[in-house]
Amino acid sequence: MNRTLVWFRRDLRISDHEPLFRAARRGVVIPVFVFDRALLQHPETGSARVAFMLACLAALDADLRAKGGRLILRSGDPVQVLPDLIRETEAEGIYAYTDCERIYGRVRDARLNEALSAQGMKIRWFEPPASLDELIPYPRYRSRWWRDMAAPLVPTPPQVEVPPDLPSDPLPSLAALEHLADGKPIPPGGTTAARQLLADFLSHKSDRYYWQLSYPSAEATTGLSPHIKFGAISVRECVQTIQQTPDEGDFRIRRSQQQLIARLRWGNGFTQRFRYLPQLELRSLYTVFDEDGWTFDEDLYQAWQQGQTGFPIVDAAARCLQATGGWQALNFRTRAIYASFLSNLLGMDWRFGALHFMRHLIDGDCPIDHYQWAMQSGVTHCLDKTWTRIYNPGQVAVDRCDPDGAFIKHWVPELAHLDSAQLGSPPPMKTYPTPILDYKQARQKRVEQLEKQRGRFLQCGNVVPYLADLPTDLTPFGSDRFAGEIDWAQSPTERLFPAALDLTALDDRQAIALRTWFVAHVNITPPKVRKRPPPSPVNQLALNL
Ligand SMILES: Cc1cc2nc3c(=O)[nH]c(=O)nc-3n(C[C@H](O)[C@H](O)[C@H](O)COP(=O)(O)OP(=O)(O)OC[C@H]3O[C@@H](n4cnc5c(N)ncnc54)[C@H](O)[C@@H]3O)c2cc1C
Repeated sequence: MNRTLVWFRRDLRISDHEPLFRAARRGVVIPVFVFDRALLQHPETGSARVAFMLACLAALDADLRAKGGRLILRSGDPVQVLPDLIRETEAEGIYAYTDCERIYGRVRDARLNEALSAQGMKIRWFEPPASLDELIPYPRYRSRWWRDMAAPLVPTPPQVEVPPDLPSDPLPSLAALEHLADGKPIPPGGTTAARQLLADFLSHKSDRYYWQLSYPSAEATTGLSPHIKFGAISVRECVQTIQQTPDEGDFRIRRSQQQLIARLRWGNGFTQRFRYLPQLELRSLYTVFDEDGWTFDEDLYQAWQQGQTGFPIVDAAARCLQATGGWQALNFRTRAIYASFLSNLLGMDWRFGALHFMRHLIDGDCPIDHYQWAMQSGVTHCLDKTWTRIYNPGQVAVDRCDPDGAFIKHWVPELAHLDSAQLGSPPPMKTYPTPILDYKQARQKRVEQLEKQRGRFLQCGNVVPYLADLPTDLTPFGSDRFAGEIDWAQSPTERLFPAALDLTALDDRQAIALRTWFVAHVNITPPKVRKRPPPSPVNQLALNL
Protein backbone atom coordinates (compact mmCIF):
# COMPACT_ATOMS: atom_id res chain seq x y z
CA MET A 1 0.00 0.00 0.00
CA ASN A 2 1.20 3.56 -0.71
CA ARG A 3 2.74 5.37 2.23
CA THR A 4 3.00 9.16 2.46
CA LEU A 5 4.49 11.40 5.11
CA VAL A 6 2.38 14.47 5.87
CA TRP A 7 4.56 17.14 7.41
CA PHE A 8 2.52 19.49 9.64
CA ARG A 9 3.95 22.93 10.28
CA ARG A 10 1.56 25.84 10.78
CA ASP A 11 -1.46 23.89 9.53
CA LEU A 12 -2.38 21.97 12.71
CA ARG A 13 -5.77 20.60 11.65
CA ILE A 14 -7.27 17.66 9.79
CA SER A 15 -10.07 19.50 7.98
CA ASP A 16 -9.63 21.60 4.86
CA HIS A 17 -6.13 20.14 4.65
CA GLU A 18 -5.24 19.06 1.13
CA PRO A 19 -1.95 17.25 1.82
CA LEU A 20 -3.58 15.11 4.53
CA PHE A 21 -6.68 14.40 2.48
CA ARG A 22 -4.69 13.35 -0.57
CA ALA A 23 -2.23 11.29 1.43
CA ALA A 24 -5.09 9.46 3.16
CA ARG A 25 -6.62 8.70 -0.23
CA ARG A 26 -3.31 7.27 -1.44
CA GLY A 27 -3.05 4.85 1.48
CA VAL A 28 -1.11 4.80 4.74
CA VAL A 29 -0.23 8.17 6.27
CA ILE A 30 2.64 9.19 8.53
CA PRO A 31 1.42 12.50 10.02
CA VAL A 32 4.53 14.08 11.52
CA PHE A 33 5.45 17.20 13.43
CA VAL A 34 9.13 17.98 14.03
CA PHE A 35 10.29 20.07 16.99
CA ASP A 36 12.95 22.16 15.33
CA ARG A 37 15.43 23.89 17.65
CA ALA A 38 16.16 26.64 15.14
CA LEU A 39 12.54 27.76 15.38
CA LEU A 40 12.10 27.04 19.07
CA GLN A 41 15.20 29.08 19.84
CA HIS A 42 14.61 31.80 17.26
CA PRO A 43 15.04 35.25 18.90
CA GLU A 44 11.42 36.07 18.05
CA THR A 45 9.91 32.94 19.58
CA GLY A 46 7.81 33.53 22.70
CA SER A 47 7.19 30.90 25.37
CA ALA A 48 3.45 31.48 25.55
CA ARG A 49 3.14 30.90 21.81
CA VAL A 50 5.08 27.64 22.14
CA ALA A 51 2.72 26.61 24.97
CA PHE A 52 -0.26 27.36 22.74
CA MET A 53 1.32 25.35 19.92
CA LEU A 54 1.66 22.37 22.27
CA ALA A 55 -2.07 22.66 23.02
CA CYS A 56 -2.79 22.64 19.27
CA LEU A 57 -0.57 19.58 18.78
CA ALA A 58 -2.39 17.70 21.54
CA ALA A 59 -5.68 18.56 19.86
CA LEU A 60 -4.38 17.52 16.44
CA ASP A 61 -3.29 14.18 17.88
CA ALA A 62 -6.76 13.68 19.39
CA ASP A 63 -8.43 14.56 16.07
CA LEU A 64 -6.20 12.09 14.21
CA ARG A 65 -6.95 9.41 16.80
CA ALA A 66 -10.66 9.92 16.24
CA LYS A 67 -9.94 8.92 12.62
CA GLY A 68 -7.95 5.86 13.62
CA GLY A 69 -4.54 7.54 13.37
CA ARG A 70 -2.23 9.57 15.62
CA LEU A 71 0.43 12.23 15.38
CA ILE A 72 4.07 11.15 15.15
CA LEU A 73 6.39 13.54 16.98
CA ARG A 74 10.09 13.84 16.31
CA SER A 75 12.79 16.34 17.28
CA GLY A 76 15.76 17.68 15.38
CA ASP A 77 16.63 19.29 12.08
CA PRO A 78 13.82 18.41 9.64
CA VAL A 79 16.44 18.17 6.88
CA GLN A 80 17.75 15.06 8.63
CA VAL A 81 14.69 13.85 10.51
CA LEU A 82 12.38 13.65 7.48
CA PRO A 83 14.64 11.62 5.12
CA ASP A 84 15.34 9.30 8.06
CA LEU A 85 11.62 8.89 8.63
CA ILE A 86 11.06 8.15 4.94
CA ARG A 87 13.64 5.37 5.18
CA GLU A 88 12.21 4.07 8.46
CA THR A 89 8.65 3.90 7.14
CA GLU A 90 9.50 3.10 3.50
CA ALA A 91 7.22 5.96 2.47
CA GLU A 92 7.25 7.24 -1.13
CA GLY A 93 7.74 10.81 -0.05
CA ILE A 94 6.33 13.83 1.71
CA TYR A 95 3.26 16.01 1.24
CA ALA A 96 3.30 19.46 2.85
CA TYR A 97 1.96 22.96 2.42
CA THR A 98 4.44 25.67 1.49
CA ASP A 99 5.06 28.17 4.28
CA CYS A 100 6.24 31.74 3.82
CA GLU A 101 6.02 33.03 7.37
CA ARG A 102 9.74 33.18 8.02
CA ILE A 103 13.02 33.35 6.19
CA TYR A 104 14.31 30.52 8.36
CA GLY A 105 11.53 28.21 7.17
CA ARG A 106 12.32 29.00 3.54
CA VAL A 107 16.02 28.33 4.03
CA ARG A 108 15.14 25.05 5.75
CA ASP A 109 12.70 24.02 2.99
CA ALA A 110 15.28 24.77 0.29
CA ARG A 111 17.83 22.66 2.18
CA LEU A 112 15.25 19.89 2.51
CA ASN A 113 14.53 19.96 -1.23
CA GLU A 114 18.23 19.56 -1.93
CA ALA A 115 18.72 16.82 0.66
CA LEU A 116 15.76 14.84 -0.68
CA SER A 117 16.92 15.22 -4.29
CA ALA A 118 20.40 14.06 -3.35
CA GLN A 119 18.91 10.93 -1.74
CA GLY A 120 16.47 10.25 -4.59
CA MET A 121 13.49 11.09 -2.37
CA LYS A 122 10.44 13.12 -3.26
CA ILE A 123 8.33 15.90 -1.82
CA ARG A 124 5.17 17.45 -3.16
CA TRP A 125 4.46 20.98 -2.04
CA PHE A 126 0.87 22.21 -1.92
CA GLU A 127 -0.06 25.88 -2.14
CA PRO A 128 -2.33 26.93 0.73
CA PRO A 129 -5.47 28.76 -0.44
CA ALA A 130 -4.76 32.39 -1.36
CA SER A 131 -1.04 31.78 -1.70
CA LEU A 132 0.40 32.41 -5.15
CA ASP A 133 3.79 31.77 -6.67
CA GLU A 134 3.34 34.31 -9.47
CA LEU A 135 3.47 38.07 -9.08
CA ILE A 136 0.09 39.55 -9.94
CA PRO A 137 -1.39 43.01 -9.26
CA TYR A 138 -3.10 43.35 -5.89
CA PRO A 139 -6.63 43.80 -7.36
CA ARG A 140 -6.20 40.49 -9.15
CA TYR A 141 -4.95 38.90 -5.92
CA ARG A 142 -8.14 40.09 -4.24
CA SER A 143 -10.21 38.31 -6.89
CA ARG A 144 -8.09 35.17 -6.51
CA TRP A 145 -8.59 35.35 -2.75
CA TRP A 146 -12.37 35.44 -3.16
CA ARG A 147 -12.20 32.58 -5.63
CA ASP A 148 -10.05 30.45 -3.31
CA MET A 149 -12.30 31.23 -0.35
CA ALA A 150 -15.36 30.17 -2.35
CA ALA A 151 -13.86 26.80 -3.33
CA PRO A 152 -15.33 23.85 -1.44
CA LEU A 153 -13.50 22.93 1.77
CA VAL A 154 -11.20 19.96 1.33
CA PRO A 155 -13.04 17.04 2.98
CA THR A 156 -11.79 15.66 6.27
CA PRO A 157 -10.42 12.16 5.62
CA PRO A 158 -12.91 9.59 6.95
CA GLN A 159 -9.99 7.48 8.13
CA VAL A 160 -6.29 8.05 8.68
CA GLU A 161 -4.31 4.84 8.75
CA VAL A 162 -0.94 5.22 10.51
CA PRO A 163 1.57 2.33 10.81
CA PRO A 164 0.76 0.85 14.24
CA ASP A 165 4.33 -0.03 15.13
CA LEU A 166 5.82 3.37 14.32
CA PRO A 167 7.19 5.01 17.50
CA SER A 168 6.51 8.63 18.37
CA ASP A 169 8.20 10.85 20.97
CA PRO A 170 5.83 11.89 23.75
CA LEU A 171 4.41 15.41 23.64
CA PRO A 172 7.14 17.40 25.41
CA SER A 173 6.58 19.83 28.25
CA LEU A 174 7.35 23.50 27.75
CA ALA A 175 10.40 23.09 29.98
CA ALA A 176 11.69 20.22 27.83
CA LEU A 177 11.66 22.66 24.91
CA GLU A 178 13.80 25.03 27.01
CA HIS A 179 11.01 27.53 27.57
CA LEU A 180 9.72 28.89 30.85
CA ALA A 181 6.03 29.53 31.41
CA ASP A 182 5.71 33.27 32.02
CA GLY A 183 2.26 33.30 33.61
CA LYS A 184 0.20 34.12 30.53
CA PRO A 185 -3.10 32.21 30.46
CA ILE A 186 -3.01 29.91 27.42
CA PRO A 187 -6.27 29.63 25.47
CA PRO A 188 -7.51 26.13 24.55
CA GLY A 189 -5.87 25.09 21.28
CA GLY A 190 -7.10 23.12 18.27
CA THR A 191 -9.90 23.06 15.75
CA THR A 192 -12.77 22.42 18.15
CA ALA A 193 -11.76 25.40 20.30
CA ALA A 194 -11.40 27.57 17.21
CA ARG A 195 -14.83 26.58 15.90
CA GLN A 196 -16.30 27.36 19.31
CA LEU A 197 -14.76 30.84 19.27
CA LEU A 198 -16.21 31.50 15.84
CA ALA A 199 -19.62 30.17 16.88
CA ASP A 200 -19.59 32.38 20.00
CA PHE A 201 -18.65 35.35 17.89
CA LEU A 202 -21.45 34.71 15.41
CA SER A 203 -24.01 34.22 18.18
CA HIS A 204 -23.03 37.07 20.49
CA LYS A 205 -20.77 39.63 18.86
CA SER A 206 -21.51 39.92 15.19
CA ASP A 207 -24.05 42.71 15.60
CA ARG A 208 -21.47 44.95 17.30
CA TYR A 209 -18.05 43.94 15.94
CA TYR A 210 -17.83 46.67 13.32
CA TRP A 211 -18.56 49.41 15.86
CA GLN A 212 -16.71 48.05 18.88
CA LEU A 213 -13.62 46.30 17.56
CA SER A 214 -11.46 49.24 18.63
CA TYR A 215 -12.69 49.17 22.24
CA PRO A 216 -10.51 46.67 24.12
CA SER A 217 -12.90 46.34 27.04
CA ALA A 218 -15.79 45.47 24.70
CA GLU A 219 -14.04 42.18 23.73
CA ALA A 220 -15.91 42.35 20.44
CA THR A 221 -13.41 40.42 18.32
CA THR A 222 -13.23 36.70 17.65
CA GLY A 223 -10.05 35.79 19.55
CA LEU A 224 -9.18 33.54 16.61
CA SER A 225 -5.72 34.93 15.86
CA PRO A 226 -3.61 32.26 17.67
CA HIS A 227 -5.64 29.50 15.97
CA ILE A 228 -5.27 31.11 12.58
CA LYS A 229 -1.55 31.58 13.11
CA PHE A 230 -1.10 27.85 13.73
CA GLY A 231 -3.69 26.81 11.15
CA ALA A 232 -5.94 25.09 13.73
CA ILE A 233 -8.73 26.38 11.53
CA SER A 234 -8.39 27.42 7.90
CA VAL A 235 -9.20 30.98 6.91
CA ARG A 236 -11.43 29.49 4.23
CA GLU A 237 -13.49 27.63 6.83
CA CYS A 238 -13.83 30.87 8.82
CA VAL A 239 -14.96 32.80 5.74
CA GLN A 240 -17.48 30.18 4.67
CA THR A 241 -18.88 29.78 8.18
CA ILE A 242 -19.37 33.54 8.41
CA GLN A 243 -20.98 33.67 4.96
CA GLN A 244 -23.34 30.82 5.80
CA THR A 245 -24.59 32.56 8.94
CA PRO A 246 -27.78 34.45 8.09
CA ASP A 247 -27.60 38.18 8.75
CA GLU A 248 -31.35 38.20 9.52
CA GLY A 249 -31.71 41.34 7.45
CA ASP A 250 -29.76 43.23 10.14
CA PHE A 251 -27.34 45.63 8.50
CA ARG A 252 -25.20 45.63 11.69
CA ILE A 253 -24.55 41.92 11.30
CA ARG A 254 -23.95 42.28 7.57
CA ARG A 255 -21.48 45.14 8.08
CA SER A 256 -19.66 43.29 10.86
CA GLN A 257 -19.41 40.10 8.81
CA GLN A 258 -17.99 42.06 5.87
CA GLN A 259 -15.46 43.74 8.14
CA LEU A 260 -14.29 40.46 9.66
CA ILE A 261 -13.90 38.84 6.25
CA ALA A 262 -11.91 41.87 5.04
CA ARG A 263 -9.55 41.49 8.00
CA LEU A 264 -9.07 37.81 7.32
CA ARG A 265 -8.11 38.81 3.78
CA TRP A 266 -5.64 41.41 5.04
CA GLY A 267 -3.86 38.71 7.03
CA ASN A 268 -3.44 36.53 3.92
CA GLY A 269 -2.30 39.58 1.93
CA PHE A 270 0.55 40.22 4.37
CA THR A 271 1.74 36.62 4.01
CA GLN A 272 1.65 37.03 0.24
CA ARG A 273 3.75 40.20 0.48
CA PHE A 274 6.30 38.23 2.48
CA ARG A 275 6.19 35.51 -0.10
CA TYR A 276 7.30 38.06 -2.69
CA LEU A 277 9.69 39.98 -0.43
CA PRO A 278 10.89 37.93 2.56
CA GLN A 279 13.29 40.77 3.37
CA LEU A 280 10.32 42.51 5.01
CA GLU A 281 11.02 40.28 7.99
CA LEU A 282 14.38 42.00 8.43
CA ARG A 283 14.11 45.55 7.14
CA SER A 284 11.85 48.31 5.90
CA LEU A 285 10.50 48.15 2.38
CA TYR A 286 12.46 51.23 1.32
CA THR A 287 16.12 51.41 2.36
CA VAL A 288 15.92 55.13 3.03
CA PHE A 289 13.83 54.59 6.13
CA ASP A 290 16.45 52.33 7.75
CA GLU A 291 19.46 54.36 6.65
CA ASP A 292 18.93 57.44 8.72
CA GLY A 293 16.85 58.67 11.54
CA TRP A 294 16.23 55.97 14.13
CA THR A 295 17.49 56.59 17.65
CA PHE A 296 17.80 54.09 20.46
CA ASP A 297 17.71 54.56 24.22
CA GLU A 298 17.66 51.44 26.40
CA ASP A 299 15.98 53.17 29.37
CA LEU A 300 13.16 54.51 27.22
CA TYR A 301 12.80 51.15 25.50
CA GLN A 302 12.45 49.50 28.93
CA ALA A 303 9.91 52.11 30.03
CA TRP A 304 7.89 51.39 26.88
CA GLN A 305 8.10 47.62 27.46
CA GLN A 306 7.23 47.75 31.15
CA GLY A 307 4.35 50.23 30.87
CA GLN A 308 6.09 53.15 32.58
CA THR A 309 5.78 55.87 29.95
CA GLY A 310 3.34 58.11 31.83
CA PHE A 311 0.77 57.71 29.01
CA PRO A 312 -1.99 55.52 30.50
CA ILE A 313 -3.26 53.96 27.25
CA VAL A 314 0.28 53.05 26.23
CA ASP A 315 1.12 51.67 29.67
CA ALA A 316 -2.10 49.65 29.79
CA ALA A 317 -1.26 48.12 26.40
CA ALA A 318 2.30 47.36 27.54
CA ARG A 319 1.19 45.60 30.70
CA CYS A 320 -1.66 43.79 28.97
CA LEU A 321 0.75 42.43 26.34
CA GLN A 322 3.15 41.07 28.96
CA ALA A 323 0.39 39.62 31.15
CA THR A 324 -1.86 38.07 28.50
CA GLY A 325 0.16 37.70 25.30
CA GLY A 326 -2.39 39.96 23.66
CA TRP A 327 -5.01 37.28 23.18
CA GLN A 328 -8.45 38.90 22.99
CA ALA A 329 -7.46 41.77 25.28
CA LEU A 330 -5.07 43.63 22.97
CA ASN A 331 -6.98 44.57 19.87
CA PHE A 332 -5.80 46.16 16.66
CA ARG A 333 -6.23 49.82 17.60
CA THR A 334 -4.53 49.42 20.97
CA ARG A 335 -1.62 47.56 19.37
CA ALA A 336 -1.37 50.33 16.78
CA ILE A 337 -1.28 53.12 19.39
CA TYR A 338 1.30 51.22 21.41
CA ALA A 339 3.44 50.53 18.33
CA SER A 340 3.24 54.07 17.00
CA PHE A 341 4.45 55.40 20.35
CA LEU A 342 7.76 53.53 20.11
CA SER A 343 8.60 54.18 16.50
CA ASN A 344 7.02 57.54 15.80
CA LEU A 345 7.22 59.32 19.13
CA LEU A 346 10.27 57.72 20.76
CA GLY A 347 11.90 57.50 17.31
CA MET A 348 13.09 53.92 17.76
CA ASP A 349 13.53 51.42 14.97
CA TRP A 350 10.22 49.55 14.51
CA ARG A 351 12.13 46.27 14.58
CA PHE A 352 12.77 46.63 18.33
CA GLY A 353 9.02 46.86 18.80
CA ALA A 354 8.20 43.99 16.46
CA LEU A 355 10.75 41.85 18.32
CA HIS A 356 9.15 42.60 21.69
CA PHE A 357 5.67 41.87 20.29
CA MET A 358 6.79 38.56 18.79
CA ARG A 359 8.33 37.48 22.09
CA HIS A 360 5.03 38.04 23.88
CA LEU A 361 2.13 37.70 21.45
CA ILE A 362 0.36 34.34 21.56
CA ASP A 363 -0.83 35.11 18.04
CA GLY A 364 2.58 36.44 16.92
CA ASP A 365 2.64 35.99 13.17
CA CYS A 366 5.71 37.42 11.49
CA PRO A 367 4.15 38.80 8.27
CA ILE A 368 1.23 40.44 10.10
CA ASP A 369 3.31 41.66 13.00
CA HIS A 370 6.25 43.01 11.03
CA TYR A 371 4.17 44.54 8.27
CA GLN A 372 1.79 46.14 10.75
CA TRP A 373 4.73 47.54 12.67
CA ALA A 374 6.24 48.93 9.50
CA MET A 375 2.87 50.40 8.46
CA GLN A 376 2.26 52.04 11.83
CA SER A 377 5.77 53.48 11.63
CA GLY A 378 5.04 55.04 8.25
CA VAL A 379 7.78 53.18 6.37
CA THR A 380 5.74 51.11 3.94
CA HIS A 381 4.64 54.02 1.78
CA CYS A 382 7.06 56.31 0.14
CA LEU A 383 4.85 59.27 -0.67
CA ASP A 384 1.32 59.00 0.57
CA LYS A 385 0.98 61.11 3.72
CA THR A 386 -2.23 59.37 4.74
CA TRP A 387 0.00 56.48 5.73
CA THR A 388 1.59 58.49 8.50
CA ARG A 389 -0.05 56.98 11.57
CA ILE A 390 1.09 59.02 14.52
CA TYR A 391 -1.52 58.45 17.18
CA ASN A 392 -2.04 60.99 19.91
CA PRO A 393 -1.63 58.83 23.04
CA GLY A 394 -3.39 61.33 25.31
CA GLN A 395 -7.08 61.97 25.87
CA VAL A 396 -7.80 61.55 22.14
CA ALA A 397 -6.78 57.90 22.34
CA VAL A 398 -8.67 57.35 25.59
CA ASP A 399 -11.85 58.82 24.10
CA ARG A 400 -11.46 56.74 20.93
CA CYS A 401 -10.62 53.36 22.50
CA ASP A 402 -11.46 53.34 26.14
CA PRO A 403 -14.03 56.08 26.83
CA ASP A 404 -15.05 54.70 30.22
CA GLY A 405 -11.43 53.92 31.13
CA ALA A 406 -12.13 50.27 31.97
CA PHE A 407 -9.12 48.90 30.07
CA ILE A 408 -6.73 51.47 31.50
CA LYS A 409 -7.99 51.11 35.06
CA HIS A 410 -7.69 47.34 34.85
CA TRP A 411 -4.07 47.35 33.69
CA VAL A 412 -2.90 50.51 35.43
CA PRO A 413 -4.59 50.17 38.83
CA GLU A 414 -2.63 53.19 40.16
CA LEU A 415 -5.10 55.27 38.14
CA ALA A 416 -8.28 53.43 39.10
CA HIS A 417 -9.47 56.32 41.26
CA LEU A 418 -9.35 58.85 38.41
CA ASP A 419 -12.23 60.05 36.29
CA SER A 420 -11.98 58.78 32.69
CA ALA A 421 -11.61 62.37 31.47
CA GLN A 422 -8.32 62.53 33.42
CA LEU A 423 -6.84 59.37 31.93
CA GLY A 424 -5.35 61.16 28.93
CA SER A 425 -3.02 63.11 31.16
CA PRO A 426 -3.27 62.15 34.82
CA PRO A 427 -2.38 64.68 37.51
CA PRO A 428 1.12 64.24 39.01
CA MET A 429 1.23 61.46 41.60
CA LYS A 430 3.95 59.51 43.40
CA THR A 431 2.81 56.11 42.17
CA TYR A 432 2.72 56.86 38.44
CA PRO A 433 5.49 58.24 36.18
CA THR A 434 5.36 61.64 34.56
CA PRO A 435 5.19 61.51 30.73
CA ILE A 436 8.52 60.52 29.17
CA LEU A 437 7.99 62.75 26.14
CA ASP A 438 6.20 65.81 24.88
CA TYR A 439 3.69 64.54 22.32
CA LYS A 440 3.54 67.66 20.15
CA GLN A 441 7.29 68.02 19.89
CA ALA A 442 7.86 64.33 19.25
CA ARG A 443 5.17 64.30 16.58
CA GLN A 444 6.56 67.35 14.84
CA LYS A 445 10.03 65.80 14.77
CA ARG A 446 8.74 62.60 13.20
CA VAL A 447 6.60 64.39 10.62
CA GLU A 448 9.60 66.44 9.50
CA GLN A 449 11.80 63.38 9.37
CA LEU A 450 9.31 61.40 7.29
CA GLU A 451 8.80 64.34 4.94
CA LYS A 452 12.54 64.63 4.43
CA GLN A 453 12.88 60.92 3.76
CA ARG A 454 9.88 60.80 1.45
CA GLY A 455 11.11 63.92 -0.32
CA ARG A 456 13.83 61.83 -1.92
CA PHE A 457 11.17 60.01 -3.89
CA LEU A 458 9.44 63.12 -5.23
CA GLN A 459 11.65 63.58 -8.24
CA CYS A 460 12.24 59.95 -9.05
CA GLY A 461 10.29 58.05 -11.64
CA ASN A 462 11.39 54.67 -10.47
CA VAL A 463 11.29 53.42 -6.89
CA VAL A 464 12.57 49.92 -7.57
CA PRO A 465 16.18 50.89 -6.82
CA TYR A 466 15.03 52.18 -3.44
CA LEU A 467 13.36 48.91 -2.48
CA ALA A 468 15.37 46.96 0.06
CA ASP A 469 16.92 43.81 -1.35
CA LEU A 470 17.19 40.55 0.53
CA PRO A 471 20.36 41.01 2.62
CA THR A 472 23.15 38.49 2.20
CA ASP A 473 23.28 38.04 5.97
CA LEU A 474 19.92 36.64 7.09
CA THR A 475 20.65 36.85 10.82
CA PRO A 476 17.36 37.64 12.58
CA PHE A 477 17.00 41.05 14.17
CA GLY A 478 17.42 40.71 17.93
CA SER A 479 20.01 37.91 17.85
CA ASP A 480 22.37 40.18 19.76
CA ARG A 481 19.82 40.57 22.57
CA PHE A 482 18.55 36.99 22.69
CA ALA A 483 20.83 34.08 21.92
CA GLY A 484 19.39 31.63 19.41
CA GLU A 485 20.26 28.91 16.92
CA ILE A 486 21.13 30.98 13.88
CA ASP A 487 23.85 29.12 11.97
CA TRP A 488 21.38 28.67 9.12
CA ALA A 489 21.42 32.45 8.56
CA GLN A 490 24.65 32.26 6.62
CA SER A 491 22.96 30.34 3.76
CA PRO A 492 23.21 31.93 0.32
CA THR A 493 20.11 34.05 -0.21
CA GLU A 494 19.14 32.43 -3.50
CA ARG A 495 18.51 29.25 -1.54
CA LEU A 496 15.03 30.05 -0.31
CA PHE A 497 11.97 27.93 -0.98
CA PRO A 498 9.66 29.30 -2.19
CA ALA A 499 12.06 31.66 -3.94
CA ALA A 500 11.97 35.38 -3.23
CA LEU A 501 11.13 37.89 -5.92
CA ASP A 502 14.30 39.00 -7.67
CA LEU A 503 14.02 42.79 -7.74
CA THR A 504 16.89 43.08 -10.21
CA ALA A 505 15.09 40.95 -12.78
CA LEU A 506 11.61 42.46 -12.91
CA ASP A 507 10.08 43.01 -16.32
CA ASP A 508 7.70 45.92 -17.03
CA ARG A 509 4.59 43.96 -16.21
CA GLN A 510 5.99 42.67 -12.94
CA ALA A 511 7.21 46.08 -11.86
CA ILE A 512 3.76 47.54 -12.37
CA ALA A 513 2.19 44.62 -10.53
CA LEU A 514 4.55 45.03 -7.58
CA ARG A 515 3.67 48.71 -7.29
CA THR A 516 0.03 47.82 -6.61
CA TRP A 517 1.04 45.89 -3.49
CA PHE A 518 2.83 48.79 -1.88
CA VAL A 519 0.89 51.86 -2.99
CA ALA A 520 3.86 53.77 -4.33
CA HIS A 521 2.48 56.95 -5.82
CA VAL A 522 5.08 57.23 -8.53
CA ASN A 523 5.74 55.16 -11.60
CA ILE A 524 7.92 52.16 -11.25
CA THR A 525 10.03 51.30 -14.23
CA PRO A 526 12.14 48.21 -14.17
CA PRO A 527 15.94 48.17 -14.21
CA LYS A 528 17.81 46.16 -16.83
CA VAL A 529 16.90 42.51 -16.66
CA ARG A 530 19.67 40.30 -15.29
CA LYS A 531 18.93 36.64 -15.73
CA ARG A 532 19.61 34.34 -12.82
CA PRO A 533 20.17 30.60 -13.20
CA PRO A 534 16.93 28.67 -12.66
CA PRO A 535 16.54 27.11 -9.20
CA SER A 536 17.49 23.45 -8.91
CA PRO A 537 14.58 21.15 -9.73
CA VAL A 538 12.49 19.65 -6.94
CA ASN A 539 11.28 16.09 -7.23
CA GLN A 540 7.51 16.21 -7.03
CA LEU A 541 5.80 13.14 -5.66
CA ALA A 542 3.27 11.99 -8.25
CA LEU A 543 -0.36 12.04 -7.17
CA ASN A 544 -1.42 8.66 -8.45
CA LEU A 545 -5.10 9.14 -7.82
C1 LIG B 1 1.63 46.50 15.51
C2 LIG B 1 0.65 45.39 15.26
C3 LIG B 1 1.07 44.07 15.34
C4 LIG B 1 0.16 43.03 15.09
N1 LIG B 1 0.61 41.74 15.16
C5 LIG B 1 -0.23 40.73 14.87
C6 LIG B 1 0.23 39.38 14.92
O1 LIG B 1 1.39 39.10 15.20
N2 LIG B 1 -0.67 38.38 14.64
C7 LIG B 1 -1.96 38.66 14.31
O2 LIG B 1 -2.75 37.72 14.06
N3 LIG B 1 -2.40 39.93 14.22
C8 LIG B 1 -1.59 40.97 14.51
N4 LIG B 1 -2.06 42.26 14.44
C9 LIG B 1 -3.40 42.52 13.89
C10 LIG B 1 -4.57 42.54 14.89
O3 LIG B 1 -4.29 43.38 15.96
C11 LIG B 1 -4.89 41.15 15.40
O4 LIG B 1 -5.10 40.30 14.28
C12 LIG B 1 -6.16 41.08 16.22
O5 LIG B 1 -6.07 41.94 17.32
C13 LIG B 1 -6.34 39.64 16.67
O6 LIG B 1 -7.48 39.47 17.46
P1 LIG B 1 -8.75 38.72 16.91
O7 LIG B 1 -8.40 37.43 16.27
O8 LIG B 1 -9.72 38.69 18.05
O9 LIG B 1 -9.21 39.75 15.80
P2 LIG B 1 -10.48 39.75 14.83
O10 LIG B 1 -10.83 41.18 14.64
O11 LIG B 1 -11.53 38.83 15.31
O12 LIG B 1 -9.86 39.26 13.45
C14 LIG B 1 -9.92 37.92 12.98
C15 LIG B 1 -8.63 37.65 12.23
O13 LIG B 1 -8.46 38.55 11.14
C16 LIG B 1 -7.06 38.86 10.99
N5 LIG B 1 -6.86 40.28 11.28
C17 LIG B 1 -7.61 41.07 12.05
N6 LIG B 1 -7.14 42.31 12.04
C18 LIG B 1 -6.07 42.31 11.25
C19 LIG B 1 -5.16 43.30 10.82
N7 LIG B 1 -5.28 44.57 11.20
N8 LIG B 1 -4.16 42.96 10.00
C20 LIG B 1 -4.05 41.69 9.57
N9 LIG B 1 -4.89 40.70 9.93
C21 LIG B 1 -5.88 41.01 10.75
C22 LIG B 1 -6.33 38.01 12.02
O14 LIG B 1 -6.00 36.77 11.42
C23 LIG B 1 -7.38 37.81 13.07
O15 LIG B 1 -7.20 36.68 13.86
C24 LIG B 1 -1.17 43.32 14.72
C25 LIG B 1 -1.59 44.65 14.67
C26 LIG B 1 -0.69 45.67 14.94
C27 LIG B 1 -1.14 47.09 14.87
